[in-house]
Formats: sequence, C-alpha cells, structure tokens
Amino acid sequence: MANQNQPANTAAVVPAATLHLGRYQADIDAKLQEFNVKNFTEGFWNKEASLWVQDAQAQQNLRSFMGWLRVAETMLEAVPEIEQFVQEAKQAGFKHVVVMGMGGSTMAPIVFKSSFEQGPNGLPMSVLDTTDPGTVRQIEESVPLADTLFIVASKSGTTAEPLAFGDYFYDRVRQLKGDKVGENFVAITDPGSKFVEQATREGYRRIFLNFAEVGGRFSALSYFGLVPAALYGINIREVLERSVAMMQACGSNGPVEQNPGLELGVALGVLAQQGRDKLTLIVPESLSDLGLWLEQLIAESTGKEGKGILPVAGEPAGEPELYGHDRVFVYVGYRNQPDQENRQKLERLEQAGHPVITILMNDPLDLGQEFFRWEVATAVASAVLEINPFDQPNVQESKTATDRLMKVVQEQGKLPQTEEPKVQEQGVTYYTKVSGGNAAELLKAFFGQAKAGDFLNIQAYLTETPGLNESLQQLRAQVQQQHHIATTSGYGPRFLHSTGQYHKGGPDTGLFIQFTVDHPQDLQLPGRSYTFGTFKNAQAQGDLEALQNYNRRTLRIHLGNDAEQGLHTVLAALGAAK
Ligand SMILES: O=P(O)(O)OC[C@H]1O[C@](O)(CO)[C@@H](O)[C@@H]1O
Repeated sequence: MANQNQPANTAAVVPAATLHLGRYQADIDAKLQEFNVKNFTEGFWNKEASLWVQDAQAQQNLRSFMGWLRVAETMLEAVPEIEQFVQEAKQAGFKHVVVMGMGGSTMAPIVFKSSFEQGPNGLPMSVLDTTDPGTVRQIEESVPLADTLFIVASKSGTTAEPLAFGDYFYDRVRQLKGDKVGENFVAITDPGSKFVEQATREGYRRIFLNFAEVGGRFSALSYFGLVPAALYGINIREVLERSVAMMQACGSNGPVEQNPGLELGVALGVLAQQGRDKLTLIVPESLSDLGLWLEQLIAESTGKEGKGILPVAGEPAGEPELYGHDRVFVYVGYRNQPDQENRQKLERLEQAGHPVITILMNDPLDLGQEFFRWEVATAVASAVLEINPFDQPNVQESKTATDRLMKVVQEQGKLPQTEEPKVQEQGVTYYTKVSGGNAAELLKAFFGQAKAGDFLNIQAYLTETPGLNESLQQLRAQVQQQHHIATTSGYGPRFLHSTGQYHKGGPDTGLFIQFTVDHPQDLQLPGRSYTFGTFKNAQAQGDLEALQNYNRRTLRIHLGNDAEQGLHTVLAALGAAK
C-alpha cells in the first residue's frame, strides 16, 4: 500500500455503506421512522439517557460516558502537542515503541499498526496485551530495551495487567539505565487515577491525561489511540479531520437526511432482536485486526442482561449452506481493492437471503471515520435493545474470581485444583461436565449439547504463533462444518476485556473451550510473589469459574507443554468424533 499517509483526493467524504437487508428491511424502516418521530438524533447528541434505559442510576452513568461524541474535535486541537512529543521522542534517540495495556487502551493501536505501514517519520511499534510469559519474553528479546519508549496505557490506572507490564519493564530498564529509567516511560491515563501518582513518583517522561467521560472501548480517537498512532508515523490530523466529517454526517450539526451511524445501528439492533444476532465480519487480509477492535466495542457494549450482538471476527468465510439463520454479514474493505473471493461469497450469501452490509473505505486514513461510525452504531443498537452501552457489569466477576485465586497463591504457593480430569490422552487433559470413554467421545458429547443459534467460543491462553493461529482456524472450520454453529476465538487474557462481557452477560448460547498450557519458561514479576504464568493461569481459572457460575457449557483442555502438538491431537480427536 503506497503512500498511506498521503490522503487520496477524497478527504472529508464519508465512505459509502450499502445495506441489503432483504425481508428485514420493512421492520428496520419502521424502527427508523419511530426514531425519527421521537427526534432520536437530537436526543442522542443531547445525551438524553432515557432513549436507552429508564433506571435513574443507569441514566446518570450513561450520560457521564458520552464524551466520545466530540472527542475527535477536541483532539484536533491536541495534534500539535502530540506531534511535538513525537519529535522529542525521536530527538531523544528512541528506536522502538511498546504500547502496553488491555482492551480499549490498546485495541486502536493494534488496528493502526496492522492496517498502516510504519510512516516515514515513525518508529517501529509493538503492542503487549497479554500476561502470557512467552509473549512478554518475545517482546523483551525483540526490542532494544534501553532505546525503547514504553507506553503504559490504562484509563482507570488500576487494571492489573498494564500495571504488571509497566513494573516488569521498568525493572528491566532500570537495570540498564539506573535512575534515568523514567525517561523511557510514558503514561496515558485518566486525570486523578492512582496511576498518575505512581508515574509521577517513578519519574515518567510524560503523562498524557485523557478524559474521564470517554470510556475505554470508545477511546480510539483520544490520546489512547492517537499518541501511539503518531509515534508510528500516521497522519493523525487527517484521521481526525475525516472523523469530524463522519461526526457531522451522524448529525452533530443538527438533523441529517441519512445518518450513517443511525442507519447501521438501527439495522443491527432490529436484526439482533429477530435472531440475526451474530455479526459476522469479513475483511481483506490488510484489515485483519479491525475485528479485534469491533469485537470489544460491540460485545462489551451490547452483551448484557441476557441480550446482545455477538461479533464473529476472523471466521473462515464459507458458502451459504454452512450458516444458520442467525447471521448478519458485514464486509469492511477498500473501494479500490477488488477482494473478489470475499465479495463473490457475500453476493451468494445475499442471494441466499442473509442480510449483507458493505462498507468501503478509500484508504486506511478513513479508519477514524469508521471508528466513529461504529461507535454511534453500537450506541444506537443498544438503544434498540434498551441497554446501557457504557458499562461492563460482568467483566468484574472474572476479575474478582482471579483476585481471590491470587490470594490463595500467595497463601499456599499454588492455585487450587478445583476440577477432576475426565479424559487424559496423548499428554492432553480434558475437564468438563459431560463424559466420554476417550477424547473423541467426550468431544462428541460436548458438541452434542449444541443447538441452532448457539456459538462456540475458543479461549486460547497460549503464546500466539502462526502455527497455532492456523490450527485454531482449522478447529473453527471443522466445528462449523460438523455443527453449523458460529465460532469465535480469542487469546486470553485479551478477550476478557472484550468479548468476555458477552460470554457471561449475553444470552446463554455459548459453548466455551478454554485451552491452557504449561509454562516451562515462566517469568517472575518484580516486587510480587508470583510469576506471569501463575497470574495468567489464575485469570483462566477465574473466568472459567465465572462462566460456570452462569451454568455455561465449558470444556477446559490442558495441552501439556507443547501447545501446537496438543492442538493437533485435539483436532484429530474432533475429526474422529463425527
Ligand atoms: O484502560 P483500563 O482502565 O486499564 O481498562 C482496560 C479495559 O478493561 C475493561 O474495563 C474491561 O475489562 C475495558 O472496558 C477496558 O478497555
């Protein structure tokens, strides 16, 4: 992709969306009409919380998290400050940037990094959003520690993972630079967070104070997304100017004829109410990480009170007969890139009666616009579903269970063993409620619980590798073919701050397979009595407990000490389970 920072001659043009909604069109039109009659757009921009929920406390919470609506305009004024900081970082001799955080604090940087090439004035960037010791080690070994700028990003300043990452690398850099260590560290957090105190005490080079009224998953166009983007060399002014064009198209300056966020949100909300609640995202390879951002936005915002829209990202696209009647397909790609294979599949899906939505961007600089369109659409779909899009009540349940387990670790030196294995075969151990004489029988019994409209969620508490990615995709394809249910997949603990909300708070339609592994090369956390590996195991166990408290159908598979080999064994057993 040449010259991604050079805007095509299309600035301020909102990318086109086409919605082919088939037999759902009439109901969607009726809902749009209903929203127009009650001046929804005006109420939306005036933060009238009664458009979403009726409970007074929820309304107050909702109003206090709508700062994202105008954050792109605010951030345009901050561009010189951010660009000045980038200059300063380069003059100080930094050669690499590592952004560390969870969920909304790192999702936009992940998307920016994989959708753009590094800009000519940018620095190489890595993102750390896992407690997996193998990944922490990989990052440590791949960057020039003394010349790396570490960004610790946490809105609340209390999330356990970013604080652990910060402490770990601070300790490593201190061993190289002594009391100059703070020079290599930057914080992005909310004003008044506890982390501000720590970063000040530890002499961080810079503390960017974000906005209390912008929630994590709505923070892509704030300091959280833009400081890393600028350091990577992306033209953030252009990204923001286009975002402001989308704001205007969505009605920030008064009523509009066609509101791109409203029409998308109403369609998704009504489709979900009618059982088309699996938003299946199809993208070209160059946008492969966009799904991670959308997953968090949509699942964490809508997956609650037994309702929600399940984002299905990264699933191998197939032919119509593979799918049930629970899908809406969304294609996000580029106007000037044909991506014929996917587009032809989508045509066949549309002909078979599935709703299909297509959004075509001009170039990656349109991503800011798309972030904004999807934020509005998610908030609007939440209004259709009558839920508060800005809280994540069930995420806390896993965190609480993990905290309790970590106390046990501190007292007893290890995690408690709570479940007995059902099957052990070729170094792989299976834990679940159903039974089977061997792995194949057990998998057959587990999937025997699936019914139309369900989904499989794969939770990989593993070190991401291309080989594992391939095997996980194979697993999804095999389950789709054998059971015709939607499949989602995420690395742990990343997904805990994303789809984890939907898993516990959404409808009881999920079957969950959790993969864990031994950590022969674990890493000690400085100033703590435990390792990254133990922390990660406690997160897996804590979330499993939280899922089981909701009676979700779960299967934990411990892959032993070789994740890739173990996964091949599972795939073979699944093949035999037909
Ligand atoms: O930026 P913070 O406060 O560290 O939170 C990280 C993520 O954790 C969550 O609160 C949920 O776990 C997300 O909504 C958020 O983006």
